[in-house]
Amino acid sequence: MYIFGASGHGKVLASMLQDLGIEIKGFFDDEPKVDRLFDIQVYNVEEYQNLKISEMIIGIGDNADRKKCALKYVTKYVTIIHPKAIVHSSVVINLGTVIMPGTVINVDATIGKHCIINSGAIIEHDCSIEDFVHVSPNAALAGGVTVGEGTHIGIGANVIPGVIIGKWATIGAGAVVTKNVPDGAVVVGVPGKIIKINKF
Ligand SMILES: CC(=O)SCCNC(=O)CCNC(=O)[C@H](O)C(C)(C)COP(=O)(O)OP(=O)(O)OC[C@H]1O[C@@H](n2cnc3c(N)ncnc32)[C@H](O)[C@@H]1OP(=O)(O)O
Repeated sequence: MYIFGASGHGKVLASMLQDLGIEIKGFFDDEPKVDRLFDIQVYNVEEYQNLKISEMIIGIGDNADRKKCALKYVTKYVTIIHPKAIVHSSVVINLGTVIMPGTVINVDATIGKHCIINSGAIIEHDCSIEDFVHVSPNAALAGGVTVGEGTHIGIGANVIPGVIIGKWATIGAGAVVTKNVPDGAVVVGVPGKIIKINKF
């Protein structure tokens, strides 16, 4: 297994893979700052074509950069679910997604490709999470919430039942989202208010 990205999120993925007893053959990075990480080789992306990549996971925390990487490097991506996550058997999780320790994902939720469901996040029943979303640590989505592609839910944010959050939106740390959120909106506070709309 190779990890694309040798900084913060890449390190977290490496520690998860070690917990699962999965061998890490190397890291890739476009600007490697170290030669080795966890005593594992860090390769420059230029070496990508020279190696036989059997399986890979993207260790890039930024949603837009993770999408660019997934589109550029087409290979066999895997899904990682930490054994200390609680995931109902009906939940659909797509390739390239990482489910961190302490998360709870309840019945009939669906999670797209290359998402990060971070430590202690709660995704309640019937939620629909599109590709390249990051749900930060300790954030909670109540039942039937929809989150559009590339959206970042900040640490400790809460979303009430049935809310629809658009694509490439940002929900600030600790916000409480009580209304639908348009594409690209940045929402902060309790109750959540839009402070700007980003182009994407
Ligand atoms: C393992 C991990 O680390 S996972 C990573 C988890 N990361 C996060 O959760 C980060 C979430 N990011 C945030 O909360 C950010 O503050 C953002 C994205 C909401 C806003 O960032 P920016 O666009 O840079 O906005 P900026 O910092 O300029 O703040 C704009 C205003 O919103 C306020 N604001 C910013 N964030 C918040 C927040 N979370 N709650 C309430 N108010 C906020 C600021 O105080 C400022 O108000 P002012 O104009 O009255 O001074």
